[in-house]
Formats: sequence, structure tokens, C-alpha cells
Amino acid sequence: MKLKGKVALISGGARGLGRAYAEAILKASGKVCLCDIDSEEGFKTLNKFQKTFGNDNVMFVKCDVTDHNSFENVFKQAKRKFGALDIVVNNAGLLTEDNVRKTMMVNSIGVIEGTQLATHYLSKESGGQGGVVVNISSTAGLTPVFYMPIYVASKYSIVGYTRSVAQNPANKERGMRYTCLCPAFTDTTMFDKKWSDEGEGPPPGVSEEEKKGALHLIEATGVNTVEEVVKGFMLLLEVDDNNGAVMTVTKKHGIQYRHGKPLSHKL
Ligand SMILES: NC(=O)C1=CN([C@@H]2O[C@H](COP(=O)(O)OP(=O)(O)OC[C@H]3O[C@@H](n4cnc5c(N)ncnc54)[C@H](O)[C@@H]3O)[C@@H](O)[C@H]2O)C=CC1
Ligand SMILES: CC/C=C\C[C@H](O)[C@H](O)/C=C/C=C/C=C\C=C\C(=O)C/C=C\CCC(=O)O
Repeated sequence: MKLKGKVALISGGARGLGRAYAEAILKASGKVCLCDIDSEEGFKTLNKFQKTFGNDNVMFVKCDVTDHNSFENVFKQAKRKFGALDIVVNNAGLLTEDNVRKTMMVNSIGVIEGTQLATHYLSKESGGQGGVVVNISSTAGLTPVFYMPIYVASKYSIVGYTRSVAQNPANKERGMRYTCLCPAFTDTTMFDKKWSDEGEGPPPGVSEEEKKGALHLIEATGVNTVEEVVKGFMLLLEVDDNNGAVMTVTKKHGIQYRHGKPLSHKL
């Protein structure tokens, strides 16, 4: 997809990776509707982007992706302002093991409902031009991690969901493609520097064993810069014949496509 003039909706776009995806699309002459539950940070980002890219190319709508009406309102407002929608990035996420329902609501159901809304609002059968969905999982969506099983469950669900939707032949008719981006540890607020050896120590409540596990994995994969993840993200948008692609980005191994082999029906 050539990004000039294309319109993207990005959830969790107020900061971190979501904000960086937005900036990359704006730099490529696209337009962006940011949405986030954090309106203070969202309006700060909006002001900054408006100064650089112009008021006509970017908007912000406060939204909680776990509230269907609130999320759908973003799609309606983006279409009203820009007249079209071509890209949806389901990026909003959180990392907590303390609240299983909240983690699953944001990381899993928020992404699934965002994909359903995208299919409806972008689809040729609803008067759209078709388009692309990028669902943000994690390498923790492809490998077990003993100290964050709930986060892992939420992220695995996104990989399976995206691959399944991509296989639906009806979505080809609709002009839709679906992809999944799985970054490993990346240097944002979510990846608290306290986890690294130079940091102040892990957050309260983290056991020594969990810390050891985290440090071991961090050492094995390295820590991505935001720019490295954005490079993979832009490839997913720009390459048109990648429906169903699952891409990992790790500091040590760079960009890799992961081909999930379906189990044989005999099993
Ligand atoms: N930083 C990392 O190491 C990695 C992050 N990821 C994933 O990338 C995505 C972005 O992560 P970061 O930018 O690092 O995190 P971040 O914490 O900096 O940004 C997440 C954004 O999502 C928003 N958000 C949270 N709950 C929301 C809700 N209910 N409705 C709307 N917005 C909501 C937050 O307000 C925040 O602006 C997440 O899905 C995360 O799981 C994946 C792999 C690695
Ligand atoms: C301390 C945690 C803070 C933030 C974590 C993030 O939210 C992130 O989403 C969590 C990532 C967890 C990753 C866990 C394991 C990752 C493993 C790999 O990436 C394996 C990489 C390469 C192996 C070789 C290969 O198969 O290519």
C-alpha cells in the first residue's frame, strides 16, 4: 500500500510505539486518527503532530477500547473528518498480571473488536476501499514466559485470531488483509528500565526468580529501539501480498516472518 493520503486509526496512540507508528505514517504523507484512554497525553501528542504535519492530517479522540461504543465512535469520527479509513492498528495494550479480566479486555477483546470494527468500516461491502489491519501482539504471543502468563495468554490469542480471520475467503472479497506484529522487548514506558541491570530494581512485588527470568530473556533477545520496531511495522503496511503475516522484531534477530503450520486434521 502506498501511504500518501491514506488514513490510519491507531489505538493507544498517545505515547510509546503507537505514537511512533503514527509519526511514521504522517511522515509518509498519510493521515492519522489517534485514540487513547489517556486524553492528557493524547492531546499533547496531537498538538505536537499538528505543528509538524498540519491540523488537517491528524486528530485525537479519547476512547477506551474495552467499551465498544466508545471504540466505534472513533471509527465514525475518523470517517467524518477524513472521509475514508484505510489502516487500523490495534496497538492499545497493558502489562499487568494483577487483573486478568482487564488484561484480557484490553489486549485481547479490544484487539478482536477493533478488527471487527475495521472489517465493517473499511470493507468494500460497506462502501470502503478495503484496507489493512495490523494487530499488535508480542514475542510473548509466540513463546511461554513463566512470570507473565496472563499477558502471554492475551498476546497468543491475537496471533491465532489474526491468522484465522486472514484465512476467511470472504475477507478477500471485502478487500481486507490482516497482519500481526510481534515485537520483543522494546524501549518504551511499558519496558520499565528498572528491569535492566543498570536500573533501580524491579517493580514492587516481583520475586527474585521472576527478575532472573526477565533478565535472562532480555539478555537472549536484546532490547529493540522504537525505530527498529517501526521499520517492521512500515513493511507490514507497504507489502500488499502479506495477508496473514506474523512478523517478529527482536534486537538480536531483526525482522522475521513466522509461518504457523496448521495441525493436520488427522491429529
Ligand atoms: N514495549 C515493549 O516491550 C513491547 C510492547 N508490545 C505491545 O505494544 C503495544 C504498545 O506498547 P508500548 O507503546 O510499549 O506501551 P505504552 O504503555 O507506552 O503504551 C500503551 C498505550 O495504550 C493505551 N491504553 C491502555 N489501555 C487502553 C484502553 N483501555 N483504551 C485505549 N488505550 C489504552 C495507554 O494509555 C498507552 O498510551 C502494547 O500492545 C504492548 O503490549 C509488544 C512487544 C514489546
Ligand atoms: C519486563 C517486561 C517488560 C515489557 C515486555 C513487553 O510488554 C513485551 O511485550 C514482552 C515481551 C516478552 C518476550 C518474551 C520472550 C521473547 C522471546 C523471543 O523474542 C525469542 C527471540 C528469538 C529466539 C530465536 C528465534 O526463534 O528467532
